[in-house]
Amino acid sequence: MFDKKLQAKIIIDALPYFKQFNNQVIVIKYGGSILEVEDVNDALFQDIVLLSYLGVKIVLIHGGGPEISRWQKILNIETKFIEGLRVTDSKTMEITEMILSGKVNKNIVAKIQSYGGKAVGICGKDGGTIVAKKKSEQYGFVGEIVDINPSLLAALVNSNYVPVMSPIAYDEDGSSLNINADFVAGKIAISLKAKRLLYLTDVPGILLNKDDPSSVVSKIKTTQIDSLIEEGILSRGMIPKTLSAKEAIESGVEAVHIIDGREPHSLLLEVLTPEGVGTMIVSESYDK
Ligand SMILES: Nc1ncnc2c1ncn2[C@@H]1O[C@H](COP(=O)(O)OP(=O)(O)O)[C@@H](O)[C@H]1O
Ligand SMILES: CC(=O)N[C@@H](CCC(=O)OP(=O)(O)O)C(=O)O
Repeated sequence: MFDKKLQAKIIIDALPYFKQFNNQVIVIKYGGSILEVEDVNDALFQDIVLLSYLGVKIVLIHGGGPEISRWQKILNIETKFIEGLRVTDSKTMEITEMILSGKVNKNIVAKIQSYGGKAVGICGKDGGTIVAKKKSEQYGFVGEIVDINPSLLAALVNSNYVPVMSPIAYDEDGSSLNINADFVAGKIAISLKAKRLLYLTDVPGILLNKDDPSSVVSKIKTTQIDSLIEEGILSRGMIPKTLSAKEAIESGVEAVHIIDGREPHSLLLEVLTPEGVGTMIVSESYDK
């Protein structure tokens, strides 16, 4: 854990580097895998408040997959995934919406506000932010993003609020849809022309060997992602993150970071230091 003096020194040393983020949008995807890490989350929310005070426009997209699975178990509903997406029947959709847009979303809003920030909890339905359709019948109520309308998010960040968004949308019939939060974060980053997209998860970054945390790669290019997936180095939850990262960078986001949300102040270190702490994904031509 950092002491306050060290934290202040890091911030002062980093200010020239940090200036590039002033008034820019940073989209943070907060993974369900780190929802229960109490002490660390406190540091994370302090960092979010600090960055928003410093003039960074933070948008937080959250998941909550493990909490949905926990409730499926309590209610005797089978947990089934196809290619990393939760098969969502009507009962599962009902609890998914209650958990993500209710419990998880409002807890995050309260945390940010308890550290002096201003947050607003919404889901993809609000302001028509996510336009979605059903992916296909075999997935049930799983949504595919058709379009993003960023006007509500833009209005919130421009009024110095931190929007906190759950990945729930609806289709043209008004049925609720469950969307993987990694995909939502990528599309939102593109629509807001975010400078950076950060995935906070339960590993130190992209690992070459999943059993060895020291095998973290500090920088990879978007052109390497497809072969890393084909070779099986990137699997399960890392696939939607890296595919969304690739799409975001190809659509103008400068860089995407995958960092350890369990490490105190990993967010601040990633934004304040050129060397960063996790994996930075950049385009082939990126040379900073
Ligand atoms: N090459 C890799 N490096 C690191 N993690 C990987 C890799 N391939 C697959 N993973 C898995 O991705 C997981 C993170 O994704 P996920 O479980 O969806 O978390 P979150 O809820 O934070 O989105 C890790 O816990 C790890 O099991
Ligand atoms: C369709 C689909 O799979 N939706 C996800 C939504 C939550 C999510 O993305 O949570 P994580 O960030 O914890 O993975 C789910 O039901 O688990």
